[in-house]
Amino acid sequence: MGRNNKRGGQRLLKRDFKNHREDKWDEKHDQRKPQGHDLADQTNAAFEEYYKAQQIVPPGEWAAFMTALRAPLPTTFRINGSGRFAGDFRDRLDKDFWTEFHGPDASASGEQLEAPRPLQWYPGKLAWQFNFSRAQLRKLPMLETFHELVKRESAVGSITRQEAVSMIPPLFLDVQPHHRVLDTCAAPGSKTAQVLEMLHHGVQHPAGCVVANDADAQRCNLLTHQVKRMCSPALVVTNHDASMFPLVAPRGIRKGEESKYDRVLCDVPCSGDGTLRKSPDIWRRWTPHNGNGLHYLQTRIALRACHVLKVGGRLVYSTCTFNPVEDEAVVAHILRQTHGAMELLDVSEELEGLKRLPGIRKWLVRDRAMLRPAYTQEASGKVVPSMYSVEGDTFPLERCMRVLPHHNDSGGFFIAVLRKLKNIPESASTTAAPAATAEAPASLASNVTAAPNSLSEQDKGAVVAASQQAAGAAKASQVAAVGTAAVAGPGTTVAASAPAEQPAPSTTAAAEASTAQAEAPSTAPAPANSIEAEAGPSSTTPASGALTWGPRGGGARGRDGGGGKWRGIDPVIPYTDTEALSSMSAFYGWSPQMSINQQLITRSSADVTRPKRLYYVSAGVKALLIEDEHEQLKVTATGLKVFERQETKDGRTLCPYRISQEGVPVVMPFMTKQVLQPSLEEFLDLLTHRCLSLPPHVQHREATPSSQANGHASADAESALNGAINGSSTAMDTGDSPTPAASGTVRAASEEPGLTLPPQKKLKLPQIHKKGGTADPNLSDAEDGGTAASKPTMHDPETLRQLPNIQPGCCVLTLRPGEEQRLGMEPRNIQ
Ligand SMILES: C[S@@+](CC[C@H](N)C(=O)[O-])C[C@H]1O[C@@H](n2cnc3c(N)ncnc32)[C@H](O)[C@@H]1O
Repeated sequence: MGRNNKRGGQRLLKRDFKNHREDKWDEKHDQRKPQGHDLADQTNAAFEEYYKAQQIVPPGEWAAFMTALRAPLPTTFRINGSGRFAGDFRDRLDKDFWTEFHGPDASASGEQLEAPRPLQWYPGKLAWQFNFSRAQLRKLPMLETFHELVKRESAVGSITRQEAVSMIPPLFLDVQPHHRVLDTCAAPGSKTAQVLEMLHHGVQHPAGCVVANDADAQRCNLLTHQVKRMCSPALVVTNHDASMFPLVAPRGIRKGEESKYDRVLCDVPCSGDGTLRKSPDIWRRWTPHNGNGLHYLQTRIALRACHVLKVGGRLVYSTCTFNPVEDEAVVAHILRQTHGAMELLDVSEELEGLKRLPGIRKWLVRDRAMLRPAYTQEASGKVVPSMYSVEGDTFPLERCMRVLPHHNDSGGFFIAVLRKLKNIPESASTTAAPAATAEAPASLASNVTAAPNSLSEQDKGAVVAASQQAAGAAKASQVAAVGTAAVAGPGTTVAASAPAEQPAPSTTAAAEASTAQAEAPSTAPAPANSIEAEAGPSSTTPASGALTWGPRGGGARGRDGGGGKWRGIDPVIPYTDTEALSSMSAFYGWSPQMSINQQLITRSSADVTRPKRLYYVSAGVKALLIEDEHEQLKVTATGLKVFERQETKDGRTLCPYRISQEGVPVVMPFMTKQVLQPSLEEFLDLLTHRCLSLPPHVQHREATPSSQANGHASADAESALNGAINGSSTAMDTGDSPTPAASGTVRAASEEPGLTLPPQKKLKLPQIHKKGGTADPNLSDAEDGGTAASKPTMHDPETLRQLPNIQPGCCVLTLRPGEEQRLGMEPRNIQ
């Protein structure tokens, strides 16, 4: 990921995120405890009146619905399906913990314990739920072990805490590795992470990419931080108002022929009453006008999403509210406005086991005076015709889905899955705005400013962006109102101010080809583990390889010091220092023609010649950036950090860049040199002690000064161990220093590991690791009283045979074939 930029004064630091991580396993944020609210607060007469009238709850279920809304939400998490140990972890939960929860310890506790259970509808038993109170977690050692395990696995990215219902929309998106996916309202990013996992499923280097967008710049940073654990080079984070999300096109491409997205997730800002179990403060501030105030923004975002979707592509529209004005009304509006170009899909057979209700065809809208079934001239206040159900509409809105809290013991959610059948007629986005629209922005603004301090993080983000939107929309509606003196009747819809999609005559026929054809990937999925085979995404533009891969955005090209549109945004600058690249190619033994040389970027205009960090972008991301010749996209983050600059005081080094830990999986397949396979014991020794001595005859090789920077000395040893073992490999500094204390050593350079050991194997590590002393791995040599010389020495004959081939500077340490099984891991060749 690119660094956050200090310019613009919006830079967020890691510590700022500490208390806002959605997936942080922190008892202080235990969902079971409604924070600052007692149960008496969990009432709202207007809420009950409104939803009883809407009849969204089946007869006889109202009490169960309300009881569930007032009950704490069970904790749910998702196992990273593209992670190496997904199966191990799932099996441990399924077998070991199940047995423990039904064993003598559990019975002896005298507690009624429900074992963690998989969510029935989530494929592959990869999502789980448990429901223990904090008191139980503290009291029962068995639960403490379980809790520690999930905390640890969460910290290293093997699992992600996510509300069960929030996992649903990405599942309906049906993402394939070659897809170009847009997540229009992505922060804080739990669904983006899920979509990225799907993109990487079974493929190390997917040909597609995920563009995660949010209108709120700070929330873009939060998203970047959250999704960083995924270590994906296929992510681009952008900062746009989704209702005006730009399409990219190289010069010479006509409007309507721009590159579009195979999949679009439209998880719009909403009034959020589906999250009442998690955010009980919503009870206090709920009014029907919250939903009314957001409807206009939602329709604009959804319509733009339809425009940027490819013909044949899938769009998922979702909210966490029960409110039909934000749900069915928006879906009906986009079906109406797109004139048959969008089809609402029947997905009732998908996700077996998920209890859901069909969408409704008739609903009521609350204006200032009363609830009304249809728009009339008398409708007072901040309402627009598109909020209402329309007599005579035949849209199959029952294909939408509403998830109620008592049906799956979850939060509430609304999901609609749509497919684009053909290009959207130009007239679709030029429909006149009804006069009533002029009031909508005001409603938004009042809604936005109503109770900012009581909003959850998610709501705040929605509100901030809605506020920005309101300001913009106010202007737009004033303009619209000038030309629309006549009051619009039912069925007239709010115009999307997003740029119109203008199909070019020459391409219309092709674009309107059968859905099946359009859905077929225009680029075959890349075979797993094959970077060279990695093709660009399913782009519709001319061969993007012919276009320029040049600097873009931010402070690049001396643009007002990064001000204006680029304020706070780092540039994306392809790294093309041929001298440095050829010395890296020679050092690590890869061919200069390899794609890695052509997919590196920096994010700093200040230090283009010798950047501190180099980031790798996937072919799909590169293709997107190249196609964006007009630099429409405001890219706040992209790329996976793979190299860090290293140098000695005297400037002599064989290789200017060492490999970062998260870069190992990307770089290693290219390497024919600087890979060391020590014995398992040495591997573990090194990760434990950070620094091993080399035998005297190796030390006395001709000394070449190299990196002394062990920038990762503070990394937690256990994490280092987990991270390294996970990929069976880790990056190391191979110091051959002029200073005696550090000479003849290799140092582990692990940091922020992506994943972890299979859980049950991890517990056995201390037995495998027989060697080494009692040194505290968290202390530096000086602190723990030792020196490199007091560390264990590499002695295995096979290691010693390999060592002379390792140059000072940096190498990748990897397990020997067969050693993985000693750790109980499935063998995997990451090359
Ligand atoms: C419901 S949250 C999205 C949650 C997210 N999809 C996830 O799963 O983590 C809505 C998001 O929309 C953003 N937002 C609000 N207005 C927007 C707009 N006009 N364009 C893009 N994003 C917007 C908010 O900042 C907020 O982060």
